[in-house]
Amino acid sequence: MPISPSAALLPCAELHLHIEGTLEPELIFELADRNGIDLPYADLEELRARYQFTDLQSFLDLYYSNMEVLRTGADFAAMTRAYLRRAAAAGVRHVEMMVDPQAHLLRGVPLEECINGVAGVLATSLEEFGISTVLIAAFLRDRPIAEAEDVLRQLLAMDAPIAAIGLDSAEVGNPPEGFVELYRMASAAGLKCVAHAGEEGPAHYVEQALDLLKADRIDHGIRALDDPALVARLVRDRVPLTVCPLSNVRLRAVDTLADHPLPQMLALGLNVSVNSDDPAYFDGYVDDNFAALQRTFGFSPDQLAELAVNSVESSFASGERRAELLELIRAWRAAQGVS
Ligand code: HPA
Ligand SMILES: [Zn+2]
Repeated sequence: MPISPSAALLPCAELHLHIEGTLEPELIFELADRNGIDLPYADLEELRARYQFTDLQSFLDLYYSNMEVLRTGADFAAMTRAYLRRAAAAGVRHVEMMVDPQAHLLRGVPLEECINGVAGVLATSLEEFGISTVLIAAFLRDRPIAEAEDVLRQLLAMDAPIAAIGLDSAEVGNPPEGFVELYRMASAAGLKCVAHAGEEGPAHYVEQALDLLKADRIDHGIRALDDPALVARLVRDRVPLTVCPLSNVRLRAVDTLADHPLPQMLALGLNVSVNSDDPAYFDGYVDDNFAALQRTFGFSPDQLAELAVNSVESSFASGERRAELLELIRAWRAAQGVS
């Protein structure tokens, strides 16, 4: 059944989004120019030619290299505004955005430039773009554990407007178990906890993130399918898994979208949502992810709405905002002719 054009505007929450992964090539050149930075690429075409990835690390190398152009609060603000404009056109009505403050601090960019640059734009995003927001400070699992703890202390001391912490970067060989104290500190400070687990790493990293870090949500989690007992637990506890289909294809966690386990995950009763991860690098914002899923699997409007409802119910939005978002999805379903 062909999907109607309005399906592209399925209202949803985006729960797995790295703001630095929204840095489009054009903006990379603009910010490099503004900051007098010599890029190792002659032009856009040469940069775009680098967007061929073999695994997570091959992407991370380019991601960290490109973020060199972010120097001032104004740069972070420009990136955030560009994402929100595009996300609004994709149907996103609530976003829980990760930022990597540790990566910027390591480059000599003060935490204030990064955090205030992003948060200054988020403060008015509901009025400006119709998108409510939550900011998540993510920590780099392939850096020393004490460094992450020090950055969290600094964020807490400056009363940074973050609602949660996350764990990202190179997963294999960097299990959640090292970060127990970081998560304990965050939880004691009243922050929510999410963690990447089971993107490239094994199912037991997902278990560790739940048991040791007390994660409220798992970013990716697709490798959990290797362990039926873990799947049963995730279903029973309705643990949210923020799945990123186009990211998984581009980073070769799956061979092709047709091989992606999302339909199986839905059939198993897992609480999955659809997210873009690093949309500037993976050819797709949330609407592109939904459209690709619809094309590949022929998802019905009912299934698409279920994914959107999961995203809202798995969010850290207030009860009032969730009710508004669920009402938008209900109206979308009605417009699709689904009761
Ligand atoms: O897709 C990702 N995975 C892990 N770490 C990341 N940091 C930015 N994007 C990613
Ligand atoms: Zn991610």
